[in-house]
Amino acid sequence: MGKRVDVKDLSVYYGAFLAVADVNLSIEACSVTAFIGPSGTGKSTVLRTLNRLHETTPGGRVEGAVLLDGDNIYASTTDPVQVRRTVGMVFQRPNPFPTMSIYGNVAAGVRLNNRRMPRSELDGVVEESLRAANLWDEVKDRLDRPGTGLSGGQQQRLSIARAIAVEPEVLLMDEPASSLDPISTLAIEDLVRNLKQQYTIVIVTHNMQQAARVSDRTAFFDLEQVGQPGRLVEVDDTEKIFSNPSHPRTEAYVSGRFG
Ligand SMILES: Nc1ncnc2c1ncn2[C@@H]1O[C@H](COP(=O)(O)OP(=O)(O)OP(=O)(O)O)[C@@H](O)[C@H]1O
Repeated sequence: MGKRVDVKDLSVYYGAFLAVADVNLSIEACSVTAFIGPSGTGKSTVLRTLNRLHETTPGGRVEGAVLLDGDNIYASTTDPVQVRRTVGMVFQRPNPFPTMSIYGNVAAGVRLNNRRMPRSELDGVVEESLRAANLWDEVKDRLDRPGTGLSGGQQQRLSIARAIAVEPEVLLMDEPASSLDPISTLAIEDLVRNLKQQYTIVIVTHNMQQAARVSDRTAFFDLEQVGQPGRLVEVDDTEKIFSNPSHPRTEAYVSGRFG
């Protein structure tokens, strides 16, 4: 079941460069939050701090805390590998493992977690994950075919199936539909709306209609000026951000006047 996420006084660095400063943000369990804002304002960087992926970039480090149902994922006792299991991620480009079948791709996450399970149980997990990703009916007769043989939109749903096969509590999505055609994009958006019944979802998107369609809350990131760190300008109900935001910069951005 989805967990709530609280980001407290988070600043994110690449070496000496402060990329994003002082983010405070609360995300309810089983909701969808969209990160929007101009390029280079730190949306992806902040997203990657929510599962400790940022620190895998050389020089990547954070100050502050990220709490999952109250537990700080940056506590010295916390295992980052366990965090990444609990907080799954789907990337901009679909990334099926090239040598693996459709079945193998979904099972890979489970196997990578060293979870040994009988084949019949694994079959069940694969089917359930593909169903949850809205892909089962399209692939059930060719599970042993390569994942790379699917269309882009199907491959992205396969990536989502792989992410949810390990039963994460939070799902991070970094522009998951930006490489897809409009029909596949709508399929992903439908899926996001369904998945929030079970997962807490954070999605970075450049597409404001998409943010408006899928998210409950929207967080707007911006820079005061070039060379300054990115900041979270405001976060609110998506409807309010798009109809009556509090900050003039948000207003200018959502009405298409810059960015
Ligand atoms: N690997 C890296 N090393 C150094 N600086 C980086 C690295 N990745 C990103 N940055 C810098 O961090 C800042 C935030 O980048 P980030 O990619 O998070 O922005 P974004 O809002 O997601 O942008 P976009 O919308 O273009 O994807 C930018 O100044 C960027 O140049």
